[in-house]
Amino acid sequence: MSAIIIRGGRPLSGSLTVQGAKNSVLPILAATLLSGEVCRIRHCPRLRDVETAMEILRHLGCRADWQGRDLLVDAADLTRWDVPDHLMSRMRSSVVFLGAILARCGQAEMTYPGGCELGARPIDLHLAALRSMGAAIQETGGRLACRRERLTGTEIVLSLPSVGATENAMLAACGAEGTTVIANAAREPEIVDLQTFLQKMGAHVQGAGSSTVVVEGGAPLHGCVHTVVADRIVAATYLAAAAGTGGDIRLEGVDYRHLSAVATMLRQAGCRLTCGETSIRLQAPRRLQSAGPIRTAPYPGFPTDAQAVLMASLLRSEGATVFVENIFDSRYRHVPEMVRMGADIRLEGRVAVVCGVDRLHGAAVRAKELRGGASLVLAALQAEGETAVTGVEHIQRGYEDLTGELAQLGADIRQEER
Ligand SMILES: CC(=O)N[C@H]1[C@@H](OP(=O)(O)OP(=O)(O)OC[C@H]2O[C@@H](n3ccc(=O)[nH]c3=O)[C@H](O)[C@@H]2O)O[C@H](CO)[C@@H](O)[C@@H]1O
Ligand SMILES: C=C(OP(=O)(O)O)C(=O)O
Repeated sequence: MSAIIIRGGRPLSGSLTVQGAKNSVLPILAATLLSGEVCRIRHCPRLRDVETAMEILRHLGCRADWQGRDLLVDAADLTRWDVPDHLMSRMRSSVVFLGAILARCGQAEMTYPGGCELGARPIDLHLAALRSMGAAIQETGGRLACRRERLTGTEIVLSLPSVGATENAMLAACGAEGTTVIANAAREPEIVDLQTFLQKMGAHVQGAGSSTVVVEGGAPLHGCVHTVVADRIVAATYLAAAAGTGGDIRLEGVDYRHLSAVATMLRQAGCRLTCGETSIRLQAPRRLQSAGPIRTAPYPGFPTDAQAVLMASLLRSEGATVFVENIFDSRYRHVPEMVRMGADIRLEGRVAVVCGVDRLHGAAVRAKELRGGASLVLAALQAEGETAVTGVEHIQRGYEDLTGELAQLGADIRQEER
């Protein structure tokens, strides 16, 4: 079993280049199935979820190989259209292979996806979108069997702007005849990155970043070279880490516009942020003040994926900060662990109130999901004494090297096998 061991109390300082975005690269890897040629994915983060996506691609008959920091995918010879259960259950993004496999093969078989346990995570909108394009989908005993006579472009109105459903609809629509209009589409930067990738393959896709995405299906798709956008949630994690420790750090390779909602809260908490074209510097006071309320919302609102790390940064602030989690039913699983470290957090349904304390202390705590896990590491950076965070495999789903990069910023942190 791995554990991250942290001795808190050091303000972070220095600079880092931010890894490529997990939530961009995973749908992009699914999209490589749409062409029979080689795609080169640059700035591809080396993550557990990326390894899972590579296993899915190989299972389907593709070649997927690292070449330094690049990932090369050759989807010329697909031999299968199913995804085995053990790969589906490892991550949420396995479900975006559905639209891509269906578009390429005309059929697909898989089980329901896994991913972070954040409460119910239905895929009804994904399935409704594909059905409205003509896919026949049978659901039996947790297994999905999909066929299409022919996918046909149509108008899809999402009842909420689901990131995954938007991606699945975009991928399937590339293989459909005619025009698909996705209304109330998610507007996240990762949707824009997927559109850019599809355009480079020759697809006719427009509108990503707005609420309406339009895909003219049927264009012949070819290989391409694409650099994955920087991970705004990883960037938010390091900004929050520096904020909570009274640090001064600079992040390179990020687009500050993707971090506006997070930056607003950090400024309210007393941090100074200086944004360049592709960099952000954060200078934190010795002690933060309260901010918010912090209400999670679809982009460009405050990201649910940054809720836990911002909470960690405010545990020792002056005053109280209210968090309202509006996206997922169960995204406060880090709270009891933070309380073990001396945090004062009152929880009532979707609302968490963080009352700043003077000090936190080290404890043995367990990561139960990805961002909550990272938030425990951030709390530990501010705690007196030693903290051991287990459940490291959750953190590794989304952070290439959280321990190494925090050490690079001056933290007393190491990973141990126990
Ligand atoms: C791999 C990936 O990109 N993951 C991100 C993606 O997850 P994911 O794509 O799963 O998130 P969605 O945007 O789909 O989910 C948002 C909300 O819609 C609900 N919903 C979604 C689909 C559906 O068919 N029916 C339904 O009811 C969900 O339960 C949730 O309450 O966006 C989330 C919200 O920004 C982020 O936290 C995740 O990090
Ligand atoms: C919730 C997340 O991931 P996933 O949707 O892959 O579970 C996340 O990236 O914070």
